[in-house]
Amino acid sequence: MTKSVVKLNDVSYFYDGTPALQHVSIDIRQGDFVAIVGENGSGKSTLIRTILGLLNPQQGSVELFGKPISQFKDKSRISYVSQKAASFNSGFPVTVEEVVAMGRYGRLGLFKRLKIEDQAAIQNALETVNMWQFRHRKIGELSGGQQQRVFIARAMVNQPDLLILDEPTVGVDQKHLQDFYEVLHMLREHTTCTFVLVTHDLNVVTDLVTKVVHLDHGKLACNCGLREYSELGELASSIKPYPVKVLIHEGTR
Ligand SMILES: Nc1ncnc2c1ncn2[C@@H]1O[C@H](COP(=O)(O)OP(=O)(O)OP(=O)(O)O)[C@@H](O)[C@H]1O
Repeated sequence: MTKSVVKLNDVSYFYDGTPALQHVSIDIRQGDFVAIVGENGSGKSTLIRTILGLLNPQQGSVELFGKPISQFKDKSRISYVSQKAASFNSGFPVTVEEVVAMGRYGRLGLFKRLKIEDQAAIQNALETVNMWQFRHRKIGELSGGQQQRVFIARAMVNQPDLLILDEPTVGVDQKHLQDFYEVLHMLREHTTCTFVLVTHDLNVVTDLVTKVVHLDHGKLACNCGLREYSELGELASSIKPYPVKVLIHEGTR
């Protein structure tokens, strides 16, 4: 049995007394690729913020890597890419390489010089997302999809065990969407990371997803494998604004 990475036990979260998560129990295990889906306002971001320890649920408990979240200190094992990452304008005076270097600062202390191993980690992360050749370009001069690749590289530069992506393709045009998901495929191939992805584009990642967590008004409507999920026809097609026809690819795990 693989190790537990994230465990929520009967978690409820309330904003000013209004429930956003209700009795949610999930167990994400090492190597999983979990898609979190649900309509707008169903509690996806609240769930992510709870996993990241940014929200403290009023009910239930959260464990990370087998420890109660209050005792979990090794933050570098978890990386997060938010939906607002790709929002730099062209004047922003920071290069691609510097953006990824920022991912090392937590480990380095802000003004320490990069050592050879830091430079190697930055190169490796940028090569993994096929952006090494853009390292000297200003981040704001890149397309939304390219910027997101750089943010993925920044998230991966410390080789985390858990990568959380909150709707990373918001603002990425259709043309670059497939391109972006190819990066996820590459990461899946070249790392042992566990992935949690909030998405409305389940179709594009069906060959990666091992588990679907579907939230409905803060409640767990489904926590199951993709095949089982695809059989819940009405539930699977109720995702808005992009109705999903779940396709099972050859080789789905
Ligand atoms: N800071 C807040 N204060 C009060 N209510 C909030 C707050 N953040 C979220 N909510 C409410 O909690 C519920 C769940 O919101 P959440 O952002 O988790 O949903 P979501 O599924 O991520 O939505 P979306 O797909 O639109 O991003 C919604 O009803 C939302 O209005």
